[in-house]
Amino acid sequence: MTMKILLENIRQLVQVEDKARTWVSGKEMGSLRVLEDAFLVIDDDQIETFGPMKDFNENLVEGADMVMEIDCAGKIVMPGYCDSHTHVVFPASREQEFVDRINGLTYEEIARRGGGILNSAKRMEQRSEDELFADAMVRLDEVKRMGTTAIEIKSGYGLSMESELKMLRVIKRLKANSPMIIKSTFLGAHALPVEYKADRQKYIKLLIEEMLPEIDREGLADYMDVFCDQGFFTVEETAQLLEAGWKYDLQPKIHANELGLTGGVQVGVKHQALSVDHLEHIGDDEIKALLASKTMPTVLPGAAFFLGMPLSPIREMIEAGLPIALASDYNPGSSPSGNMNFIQSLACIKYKMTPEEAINACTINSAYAMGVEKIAGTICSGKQANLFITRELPSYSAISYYFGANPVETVIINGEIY
Ligand SMILES: N=CN[C@@H](CCC(=O)O)C(=O)O
Ligand SMILES: [Zn+2]
Repeated sequence: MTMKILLENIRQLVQVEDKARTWVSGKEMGSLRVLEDAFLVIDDDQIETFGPMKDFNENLVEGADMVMEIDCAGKIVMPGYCDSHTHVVFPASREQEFVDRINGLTYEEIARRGGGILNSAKRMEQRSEDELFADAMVRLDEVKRMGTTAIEIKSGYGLSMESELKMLRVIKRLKANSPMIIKSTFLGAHALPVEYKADRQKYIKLLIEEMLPEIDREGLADYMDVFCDQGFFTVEETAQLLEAGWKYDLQPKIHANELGLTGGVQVGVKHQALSVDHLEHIGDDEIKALLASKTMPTVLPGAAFFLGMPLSPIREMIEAGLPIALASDYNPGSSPSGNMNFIQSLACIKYKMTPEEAINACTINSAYAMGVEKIAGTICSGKQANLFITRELPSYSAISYYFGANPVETVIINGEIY
């Protein structure tokens, strides 16, 4: 039986395009194509057509055995968020470190004492694949209810052959069991396990010579990540790892410039990274390198907010002509939230992005940052029917205005209603 879904009387249909674009950058980030009083037709799992209500006629839903009508009067319809940077497979929360930071310790001090990522790695050993899968499914459901329909998930809390593979196999199971678009990233170089302190190359060799071939054999990753930063992996080590990843066709998406001006952006760009993420420390050289690249600068406002870090100079980057993507960085240490509505609020309130820029950064640009811009990230006919309907709101700016709330009422993924 063929079914079409008709969304009618939509107050604002946001982020529409006639032809799929790659990304928006610079001044373009400030404009958003919006149809007022609109309709949208979904045919099976795809967006078929859309337009102003005055142009709607019954022929547009002809040919289907059944048409489901959804009245969207007073509501906003947007493409589902593409959250291009998360760590939603994790073994346990880390609220004790949150309390330690309130009492004066820094994130780096906690990490040096064996907390942070190493703390998660210790707990990862004790969690079974089934438990990790069940917990992550709950988190995916949580973010889906807040409008996320595509998500990138990293390993990186394993740091041993067994645990890294366990995390990646969990992500593979999530791909098979969740309706969301999921991309998987190998982040074995997230932190150096203490037992390799005296011989860093030994760990890097383990990643390159043992883990990568097995990951390739089982088809466990789409991308390759390294935490290239002060106290984590150097630029030289990052280059070595990214080159090794490319041998298995794993394009880099790296953590860079969170803790200092460390050269992470440049090494990412040099190795054709799809995205460089965090970017709390950005200078003229980083901007220049990014301008000459196809790498998406991705900012993670949740982490900067939660850890009280310096804010990325987003305005300066946009004014220089760069695109910006935003992601939640949902993880237990630096950003325990996957609410992309709140990410937009932070972007507007803290970074002075306009709502238009923030929406572009969470949809079309973040779709590019996870390699799904051809099928997601905008309302475009032929793209997957992945979108959400809000409760009644006066305009799309109210999504970031009502900070901390969840304006999403209905989510549609692949033409299925949730
Ligand atoms: N910065 C590196 N990695 C994660 C945090 C990991 C953690 O603290 O558990 C991030 O993106 O913020
Ligand atoms: Zn991260």
